[in-house]
Amino acid sequence: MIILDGKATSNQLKEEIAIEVQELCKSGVRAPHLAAILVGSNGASLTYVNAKVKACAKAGFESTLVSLEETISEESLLEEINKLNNNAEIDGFIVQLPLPKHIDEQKVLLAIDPDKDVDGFHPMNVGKMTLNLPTFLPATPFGILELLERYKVETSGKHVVVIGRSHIVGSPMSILMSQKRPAGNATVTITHSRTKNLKEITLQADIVIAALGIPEFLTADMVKDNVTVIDVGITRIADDTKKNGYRLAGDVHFESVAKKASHITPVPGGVGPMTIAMLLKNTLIAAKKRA
Ligand SMILES: Nc1nc(=O)c2c([nH]1)NC[C@@H]1CN(c3ccc(C(=O)N[C@@H](CCC(=O)O)C(=O)O)cc3)C=[N+]21
Repeated sequence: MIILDGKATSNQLKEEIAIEVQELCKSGVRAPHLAAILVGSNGASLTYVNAKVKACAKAGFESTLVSLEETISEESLLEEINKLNNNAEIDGFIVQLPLPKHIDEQKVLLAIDPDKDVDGFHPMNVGKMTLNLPTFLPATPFGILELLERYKVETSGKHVVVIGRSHIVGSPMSILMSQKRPAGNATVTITHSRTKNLKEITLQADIVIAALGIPEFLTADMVKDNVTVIDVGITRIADDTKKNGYRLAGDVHFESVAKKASHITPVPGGVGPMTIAMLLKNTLIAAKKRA
């Protein structure tokens, strides 16, 4: 069984990106600059945004964190987005999701300049992705493709079963892996909360991508021998024995599934760090395009 080490792979990626940044700077182009808008600071989102800021420093990027009150109006948030759209210093930015309930996510995503949308969430970029045109690929699916490629996991002609249909992971993942591309050319089945006989389907999978957000949902009895398992889930579970008061659980029951798998991603240290590295990669692409 091979563990797909997202931590090590993302560090390698960041080093590769840092070298490109040095070369850009030598040729007189300023360092890429990523901004993140955080509305409120509930639980995990602050951790993730801070991880992004730290990763920027590591790769030689500039970063800006725009921290806004939980109670900010939709109108004021749209103004902040417009400022970043018009700020020539900023190559790309993200609006950390989820947003408070009083804010319309679709309106917010539509307001982002597609050329600065390094999350790839703007409908224009989703459309381009769907047509396999050059664009910013959403960071989590992009990171999974990169992991599969770097570990030489065969995907062509394989049966991929995606569990979950979110706009951020499940849906783009299933589209990308069915396309003619590296880590693509797969036969993809997308499943979700209304799927009947899920286990019958996952038992046929060569590759399972668990992205439904239910801790330890995928168990050993649901997969065949030598399956490749990608665990996108990351749920905080209260744990008094930990100094921060919680542990992280994926959507996969790692201990049992790992015994059957040929390849598997851990949580933490799997898909999460890859997401951040690919966000940097998208920002580098944006910076190069601007320069
Ligand atoms: N606009 C937007 N873009 C995002 O890319 C985005 C978002 N909103 N909202 C939330 C999700 C989640 N996400 C993660 C990033 C890094 C880790 C990560 O580094 N995880 C570490 C552990 C971190 C910890 O200790 O909690 C790991 O898996 O090893 C996890 C999750 C990005 N997201």
